[in-house]
Amino acid sequence: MTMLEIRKVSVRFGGLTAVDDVSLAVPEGTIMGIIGPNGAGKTTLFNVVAGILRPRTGSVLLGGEDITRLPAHRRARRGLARTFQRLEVFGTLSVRENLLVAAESRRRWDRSTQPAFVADELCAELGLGEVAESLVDTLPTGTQRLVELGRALALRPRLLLLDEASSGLTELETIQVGERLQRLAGQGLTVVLVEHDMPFVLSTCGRVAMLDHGVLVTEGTPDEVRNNPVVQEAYLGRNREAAA
Ligand SMILES: Nc1ncnc2c1ncn2[C@@H]1O[C@H](COP(=O)(O)OP(=O)(O)OP(=O)(O)O)[C@@H](O)[C@H]1O
Repeated sequence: MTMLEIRKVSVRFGGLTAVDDVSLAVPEGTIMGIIGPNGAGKTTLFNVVAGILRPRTGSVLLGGEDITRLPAHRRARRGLARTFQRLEVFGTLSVRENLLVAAESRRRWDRSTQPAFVADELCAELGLGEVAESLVDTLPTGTQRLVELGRALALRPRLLLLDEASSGLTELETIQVGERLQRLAGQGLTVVLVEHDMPFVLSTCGRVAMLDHGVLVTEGTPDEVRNNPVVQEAYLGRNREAAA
């Protein structure tokens, strides 16, 4: 089943076409990475899916339902959760309290949610048990990222959108986040992530899409994308220039 379908989406800012007629289908249980050089349109496309931006044309379907006109906050109850490039956590609350608050918000539309149970389960699942009672502000960035991930997961989403999930993480933490995402995808969660960290994308994602100047240049398995000459030029070519 296709969990997320982006159909012929275009976004313009004045005279600039930031996203140009992009179509993309993400099957359930897939981790899809969106890559591309600076200004390629990744964040813009992400914001269209998250409900922050209305596309000029095209539509977004979640689990087959058209959500193009739903505001961001109404998408959560349809099963969409997101994280932010800048951490969105409550620093003066404990890890467990952060997860409780998020689970409480799910209770607003799903009365069967048991926040305490959800918080404890996520602490265990994300390896946060030992710091459950610590204030989030006192924890390293990597742990705070896991808390943010936990807050998104507390909504029990079908689709998780991650904006630069590996930003600020050590190499080991990045690997651990990648493994956790793969485990969640194995349980059926669909993930779309926007990332600059190519090794993370290539090792974590089942599918990768590359944008350049708002256009979808290619979409395929990490191997297909890694071997695509356009991708190599965009990344390796520019690195070569930078190194020269
Ligand atoms: N609110 C806005 N108003 C005007 N132009 C915008 C706006 N947001 C983005 N743009 C422009 O749209 C284009 C795509 O930007 P976007 O942020 O989506 O790219 P990106 O691939 O996420 O880049 P980066 O990797 O640098 O985050 C860029 O040329 C950007 O300057």
